[in-house]
Amino acid sequence: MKQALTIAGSDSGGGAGIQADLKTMTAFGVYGASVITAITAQNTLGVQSFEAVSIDLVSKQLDSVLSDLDFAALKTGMLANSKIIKIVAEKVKEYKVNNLVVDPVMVATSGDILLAKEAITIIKDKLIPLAKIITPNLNEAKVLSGRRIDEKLSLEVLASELHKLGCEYVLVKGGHQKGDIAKDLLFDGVDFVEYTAKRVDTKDIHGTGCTLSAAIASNLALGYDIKEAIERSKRYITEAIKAGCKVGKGNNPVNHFTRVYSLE
Ligand SMILES: Nc1ncnc2c1ncn2[C@@H]1O[C@H](COP(=O)(O)OP(=O)(O)O)[C@@H](O)[C@H]1O
Ligand SMILES: Cc1ncc(COP(=O)(O)OP(=O)(O)O)c(N)n1
Repeated sequence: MKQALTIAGSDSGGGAGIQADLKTMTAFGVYGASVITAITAQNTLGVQSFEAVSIDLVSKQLDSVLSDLDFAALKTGMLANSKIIKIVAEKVKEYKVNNLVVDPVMVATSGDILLAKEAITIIKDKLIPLAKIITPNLNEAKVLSGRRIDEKLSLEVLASELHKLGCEYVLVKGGHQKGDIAKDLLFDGVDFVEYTAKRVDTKDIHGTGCTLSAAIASNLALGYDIKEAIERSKRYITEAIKAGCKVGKGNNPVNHFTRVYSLE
C-alpha cells in the first residue's frame, strides 16, 4: 500500500489540518501517517486557542515515522513557528524524502493566525527550496513574495515570483478570488497550466486548502505525475465542497464521504 505523511496541526473540529489530511489520504486509498506540530482548539466558528508541540516531540515523531514507514509523498501544513520549520527541513533532507508538498499555512479563513510572523523568512529559505510543489492561497502568495495583501496582482505574477524561491512547481490557488470560476494556476518556471472548476456558491469551505494539498500528496504517492495529480485533486476538492458537511454553526468543512463505504 502506498504511504504518505502529513506534518501539520490538529483541528479539534475535524475540518482542516491533520484531520482533513488523513481523511483525504484514506479517500484516495493511501495509508496516511501524521506528525502533529500544534494542537488547535478550533471549530467551524474559528480558532479559539492553540499551542505548538515542543521541538523535541516534533523531532521524535519525525524520527519514529521516517525511520520505519516508507513514504512516497509528504505534505506540510500548519508548522506554527521557525523552530518547527527548521527541524522539518532537516529531517526531510536527512531521510531524503521525495515529493514534498508544502502548503504554507499562515492564516485560517476565519482570520486566525497559524504561523508566527518571523517564521515566514525561514519557510522561504529552508523549506520551500526542498519542495516539489508549494500551494499558497492568494494572500499567502502575496506574503511570500513580499507584497502587500491589498495589492492587485495576477496569479501569473505571483506564481513567477514564488518560483524563484527554488521549488519545482508553484500552484497559486484562486479560491478567494471573485467570479464564477475557481481557478488555480500552476507554474514550472516556463509554462502556466490553469485548473478551473465552476465556483460552488457556499460559505462552507473550511479545510479546502488542506484537502487540496493532501490530495496532491496522495496522488503523487500513487504515482501520478504532477499535472495529473493536480487534475485529480481539483476534481476531488470540487466534489467535496459541493457535498459539504453541515456539522457546526459557522463555516462548515468539506465532505470527504461522497462515496460512503457499505458493508451490505
Ligand atoms: N467556492 C468554491 N468553489 C469551488 N472551488 C473552490 C471554492 N473555494 C475554494 N475552492 C478551491 O479550493 C481549493 C483551495 O483553495 P483556497 O480556498 O484558495 O485555499 P485555502 O483554504 O488555503 O485558503 C482551490 O482549488 C480553490 O480553487
Ligand atoms: C490546524 C489547521 N491547519 C490548517 C488550517 C487552515 O486550513 P485551510 O484548509 O488552509 O483553510 P481554512 O480551513 O482556514 O479555510 C486550519 N484552519 N487549522
